[in-house]
Amino acid sequence: MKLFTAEQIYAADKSTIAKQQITSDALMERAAEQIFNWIHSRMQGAPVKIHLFCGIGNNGGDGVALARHLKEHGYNIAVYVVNYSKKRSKDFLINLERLKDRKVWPEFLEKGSKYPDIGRDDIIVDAIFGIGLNRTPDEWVKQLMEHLHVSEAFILSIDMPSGLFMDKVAEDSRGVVKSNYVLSFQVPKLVFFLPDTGIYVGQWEVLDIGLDPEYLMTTETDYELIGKQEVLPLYVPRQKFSHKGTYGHSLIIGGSYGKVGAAILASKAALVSGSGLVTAFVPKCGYVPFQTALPEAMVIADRNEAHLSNITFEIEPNVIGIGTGLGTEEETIRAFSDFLENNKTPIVIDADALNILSKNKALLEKLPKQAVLTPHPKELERLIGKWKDDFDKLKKVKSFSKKYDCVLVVKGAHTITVYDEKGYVNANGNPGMATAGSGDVLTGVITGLIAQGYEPLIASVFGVYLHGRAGDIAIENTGYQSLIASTIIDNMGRAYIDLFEIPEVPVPVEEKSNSSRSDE
Ligand SMILES: NC(=O)C1=CN([C@@H]2O[C@H](COP(=O)(O)OP(=O)(O)OC[C@H]3O[C@@H](n4cnc5c(N)ncnc54)[C@H](O)[C@@H]3O)[C@@H](O)[C@H]2O)[C@@H](O)CC1
Ligand SMILES: [K+]
Repeated sequence: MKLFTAEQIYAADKSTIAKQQITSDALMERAAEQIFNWIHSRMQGAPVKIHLFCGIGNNGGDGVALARHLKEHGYNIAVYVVNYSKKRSKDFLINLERLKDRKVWPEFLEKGSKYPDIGRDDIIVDAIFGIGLNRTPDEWVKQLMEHLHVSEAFILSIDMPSGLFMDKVAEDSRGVVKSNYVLSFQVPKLVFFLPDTGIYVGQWEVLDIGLDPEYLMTTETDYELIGKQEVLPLYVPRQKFSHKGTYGHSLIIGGSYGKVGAAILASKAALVSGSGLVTAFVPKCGYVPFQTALPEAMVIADRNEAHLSNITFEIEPNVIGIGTGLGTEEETIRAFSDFLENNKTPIVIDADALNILSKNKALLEKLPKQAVLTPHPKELERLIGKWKDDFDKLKKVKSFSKKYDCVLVVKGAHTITVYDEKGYVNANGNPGMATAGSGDVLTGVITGLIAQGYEPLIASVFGVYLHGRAGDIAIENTGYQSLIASTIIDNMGRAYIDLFEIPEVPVPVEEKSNSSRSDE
């Protein structure tokens, strides 16, 4: 799913109005009806108090239009206009008049107003600001937001949490609504997925308001959200008349005394992602444990006992995954530099290999084309330097990727893969995956996919998805706390199978009993 900028959403809006020959007011009405239907199907007329806080722009207009629908269906509402500016939008005013026609008189809140009492079991509709926010809200609006939070009532935000910018991080967290649920029009927004701004978004859902499909289809975006729909076309089925050689040979280089497990995890992950053959290159101390833990892998031992000292081998792998458990001994650094000097094979670089690159930036020039780098936040900082906020980080990542022609897999709650000026934001995964060895597994999965012939960028995007999906399936049995990296590997098969599973449509009770009778 594409992640559009505010400017693009406004353009989609315009294009919709022109092509579908509707007014902007009609589009707002569509939006309000969608939200109303969402609320009504869940609340079924329950008499819970709903407080609607509406700004004076189109986000506020959505809120006021929603208030009218709620009123018409007998809901218990209170409407407040957050009067932060005199520049009221046309459609806001149209809807304000319609509301007054229904004898609903909103309370106007301004600087110095007393804020309304809100019970913790009430519901707040947050329609103060949408995608049009262009400066920090006034102090009194921030205080109002704090008042909403203190109430502990459930906050439902329209389009986005008020106070969240589309393209930067708010300076003052008091000026952003912490939303329990966001109903986003047509598309989700990039800020829902970034660590600095995603914290304001509890859950989110997209409501289709019928924006011009042609505009949405043909407009290129800088970011894309990756889910099952996006990865399914990437999948390459296995052929009947194939053999293990068809699916490539991965070489995993890593491990050191006490950290051989990392290389084992990466190798096993490469196997379960489908690599035909996997060889591991480890220090001598890793030889026996490797052969015991993973009989499917072949092992080459370095001459050194505890760490790698000379990375040379006779085999010709299709791809090399390097860095997991590698350590940063002087001898290993030298071996890694020598190896890079001569290597032309596609490569996936993780962990200590990234740390070595950070300390010896000249080595970056030696990387083969489209090398995949998989840093976690600390490794990324060592690689690209400190950043001001998530947007600054993404800018730096893009220019780094361009400079060294590498694919950067920026790991996090929503891992973002960056290449060629574009970011692919992974939608799945869970906090249980923040566990030792999870990154080693990802390295192995991406390596294993490249072995099978996937391009490095595709392998990264697909690999991150499969890894996240395996983690999501795994927690059904383990919960967050008890998920370990090996269990992610164990669920890779189910992640693949799940690609082709169609979500079950709930069968109405009556039909169920009929069908069971006919079975008898
Ligand atoms: N294209 C779409 O998807 C549609 C958008 N609609 C709604 O329209 C919203 C965007 O509306 P607007 O462009 O009117 O913008 P907002 O309603 O987000 O903001 C209102 C206006 O306040 C001003 N403003 C910004 N920051 C301020 C601040 N800190 N203090 C005081 N004033 C400030 C700006 O001039 C802005 O236009 C969307 O988020 C959505 O809710 C819907 O009506 C339906 C269609
Ligand atoms: K809002």
